[in-house]
Amino acid sequence: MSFDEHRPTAARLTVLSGPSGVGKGSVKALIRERYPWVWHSVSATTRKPRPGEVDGVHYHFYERSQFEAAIAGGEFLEWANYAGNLYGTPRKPVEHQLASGLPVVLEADLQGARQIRIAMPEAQLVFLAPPSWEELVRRLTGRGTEDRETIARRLAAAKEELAAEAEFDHTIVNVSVEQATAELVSLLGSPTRAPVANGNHVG
Ligand SMILES: Nc1nc2c(ncn2[C@@H]2O[C@H](COP(=O)(O)OP(=O)(O)O)[C@@H](O)[C@H]2O)c(=O)[nH]1
Ligand SMILES: Nc1ncnc2c1ncn2[C@@H]1O[C@H](COP(=O)(O)OP(=O)(O)O)[C@@H](O)[C@H]1O
Repeated sequence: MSFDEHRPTAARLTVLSGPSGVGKGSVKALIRERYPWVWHSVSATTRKPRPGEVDGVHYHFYERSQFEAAIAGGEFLEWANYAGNLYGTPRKPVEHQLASGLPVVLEADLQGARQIRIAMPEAQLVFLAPPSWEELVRRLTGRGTEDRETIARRLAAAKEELAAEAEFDHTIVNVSVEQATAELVSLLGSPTRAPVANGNHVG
């Protein structure tokens, strides 16, 4: 038998990346609603909450000093400075969930995805791509959560992210949230124990 035949059909740890405004949050929200057995890491950030974002659900919103203390304490699996704010994945909950056998999804920007690739080579990296550049600009602008300067910084980062798509194991084009979600779920590993409602189920 070849090595490939022994490989699991899907990785248990999935990193979801993609430019600002592509639809990562929308896809994660639909997964939470439809597939409660999928566990999402809740990142920490120094960015201010958007209307409707709930501390502990969408992000852990940290003061900068708190975030820096967490870096110093080795609390993050990875962290990065994205467009002037810090973002990081708390290490302990991810390790705990992986040990418990449920598929884990964590979101990270390109820098974070690269760090995970090195720290956890068994992880699969998934890139969520827009149908076109124009549509990405439309989505990011249409969301109405950032001012013009912030949008410009995010679009500059998006150019770099789109150029790095080949570093990822899979690309999903987010034409519709339903289709992109179904494609992402098909890449996640099956739970190795009975599914239970998870702690970050919303709604
Ligand atoms: N490295 C890293 N990046 C993250 C993490 N959580 C979110 N991000 C990324 O930070 C960037 C900005 O996120 P956010 O401010 O929520 O904006 P959005 O992508 O437009 O919704 C995006 O590329 C996210 O994927 C994390 O834990 N680590
Ligand atoms: N497939 C899609 N078609 C049309 N609009 C979308 C789609 N996916 C997301 N959107 C919209 O685009 C905007 C950005 O989506 P969001 O999930 O916040 O992106 P991200 O988390 O990647 O920044 C939101 O207004 C969202 O409703």
